[in-house]
Amino acid sequence: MSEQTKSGWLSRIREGLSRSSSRLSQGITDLFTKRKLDEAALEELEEMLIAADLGVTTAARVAALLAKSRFDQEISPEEIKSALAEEIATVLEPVALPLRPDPANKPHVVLVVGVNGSGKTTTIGKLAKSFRDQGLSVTLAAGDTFRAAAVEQLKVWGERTGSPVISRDQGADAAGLAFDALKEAQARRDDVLLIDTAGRLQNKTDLMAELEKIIRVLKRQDPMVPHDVLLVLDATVGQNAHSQVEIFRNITKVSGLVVTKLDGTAKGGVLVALAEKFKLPVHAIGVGEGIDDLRPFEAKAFARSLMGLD
Ligand SMILES: Nc1nc2c(ncn2[C@@H]2O[C@H](COP(=O)(O)OP(=O)(O)OP(=O)(O)O)[C@@H](O)[C@H]2O)c(=O)[nH]1
Repeated sequence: MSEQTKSGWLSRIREGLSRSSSRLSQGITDLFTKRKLDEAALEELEEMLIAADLGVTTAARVAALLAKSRFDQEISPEEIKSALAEEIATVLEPVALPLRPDPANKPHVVLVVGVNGSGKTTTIGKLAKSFRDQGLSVTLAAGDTFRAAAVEQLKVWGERTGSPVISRDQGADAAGLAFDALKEAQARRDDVLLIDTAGRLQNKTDLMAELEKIIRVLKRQDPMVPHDVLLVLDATVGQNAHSQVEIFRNITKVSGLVVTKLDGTAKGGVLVALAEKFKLPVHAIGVGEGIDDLRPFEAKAFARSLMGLD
């Protein structure tokens, strides 16, 4: 990454996370201005971290680690933020893994799942852009056959990124469509096939049955497919993201996460709680609606941005 791209990337993350970081950062500044790191201060800090959606386990652990080295000493807000950012980065480091299509797979098949409106279609568009920029050929499958608008939206992303879109009429069988898309992408020896799916969580049984069917039908063609199952989570739902991971993990083997809408929420800390609890790779984060607003997930930059640090 060039220096210029890197600084643009960092400022975008920082800007995106500003709603999450401003409250936390201000809270820490208020709490630790001329104050010792005593029992009461630690408790307040822990509560603040829980309120910022970092999760009870992470909050307790980072507070305890801080106490170990600095208990009863006067500590500046900046020092607290740096120390917290370091602890958070340690939690995030093992899960910060980009999605890398295996060149041996022609195509590398990525099934994209998630509840309605979580940002699946947009994420697919942005991923297609990033793969195309890497010189890879990409096919998109409009597996959300329930919503005509979803198909249209995917077609727009197909045009923008120069990726063929396989679609059927509204209401068509999603598994059949996925099967045809796989055959076409195989025949073309494409590098990547991204399959969109519907996400009607209000009817879990249907959702489960449909996803299971898509996977079963794909496996009939190639038992190794899908190579990745990407769960897209909307950060604005906060702690609800945990139950979404659990629901989708019961249906299928989720291989990684993309967390979207981090720009529109004060709940960015939820990503840390998810990392600690599920240890699933976080492939990318969404910090806006634009084509370049899907960013590889970088632990240290995310942790420092969350603390409002440069
Ligand atoms: N601010 C912001 N908006 C986003 C982001 N990702 C997606 N969106 C917006 O969220 C809305 C829903 O995104 P979609 O991609 O349509 O979500 P979906 O999961 O495909 O939804 P369905 O098609 O209803 O299943 C759209 O208006 C997107 O532009 C993000 O990272 N930040």
